[in-house]
Amino acid sequence: MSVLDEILDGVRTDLAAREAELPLDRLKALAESVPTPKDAEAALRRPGVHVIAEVKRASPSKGPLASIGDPAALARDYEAGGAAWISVLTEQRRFQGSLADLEAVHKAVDTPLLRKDFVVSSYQLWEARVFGASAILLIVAALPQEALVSLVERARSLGLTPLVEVHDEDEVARALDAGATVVGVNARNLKTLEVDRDTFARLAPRIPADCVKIAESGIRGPHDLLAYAGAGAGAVLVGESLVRGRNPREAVADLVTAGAHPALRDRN
Ligand SMILES: O=C(O)c1ccccc1NCC(=O)[C@H](O)[C@H](O)COP(=O)(O)O
Repeated sequence: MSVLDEILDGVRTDLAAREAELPLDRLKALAESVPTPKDAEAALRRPGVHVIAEVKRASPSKGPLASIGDPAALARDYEAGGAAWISVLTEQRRFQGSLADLEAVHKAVDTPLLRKDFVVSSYQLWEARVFGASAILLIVAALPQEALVSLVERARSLGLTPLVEVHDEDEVARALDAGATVVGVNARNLKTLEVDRDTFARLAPRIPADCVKIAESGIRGPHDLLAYAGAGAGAVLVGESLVRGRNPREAVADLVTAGAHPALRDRN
């Protein structure tokens, strides 16, 4: 069984428990009192190459990464550094994330939030809405095509921007068939956990210019952002190097400065 399949098994078990505790109709009722999500896609369509900074406590590839006592304080640092989105991992078993983290970050910042999880059901979209996300990750490798199409549509109908993640040529084709306009190319193979930073340059030409192209995983600093920018990235998604670094606000600011270089701002 691959790592991704193991994660998905746990996600489905935990999801069933949450649905039993809070049925969908009651979750939907909670969404009525929550403000409309921000236009997360528009935030990535401004000139320059943007930074999505991730609240990431642990990962299957590295185990515990950082002791994040106060995710809201970390998010405030990311916002002060100029992050365009903040990604909050909510998967519990392998990433030590939670919806409580998402809620805490939502109360602390105005920046659009990505709920980073393994979404297999529209119930998780409603949760994302209720806990303050404006965008949601949909991983092509984790979803049959019919489910992917339906979750893209359902996310949009809830005002959430779907970030559709791919790792190979077939997945790019599936993402585009599903109507994705924000496409993330993950350098990490979720089945083997290997990181190949050449993946973005290989796949980006297959993604139309009118899509937002996001390079995900393995970004160590501004030099990686600039390399991805040269291959056509409109944003980068960064986790480990920020949570393990000494000063997350400065680390984000350094990336944001690189992404705001006039040569990158003027090309849009
Ligand atoms: O990070 C992992 O080990 C991982 C394993 C299996 C599925 C997903 C995984 N990560 C999710 C991500 O996509 C990353 O958190 C994100 O791109 C940031 O990556 P990094 O900057 O390398 O922490």
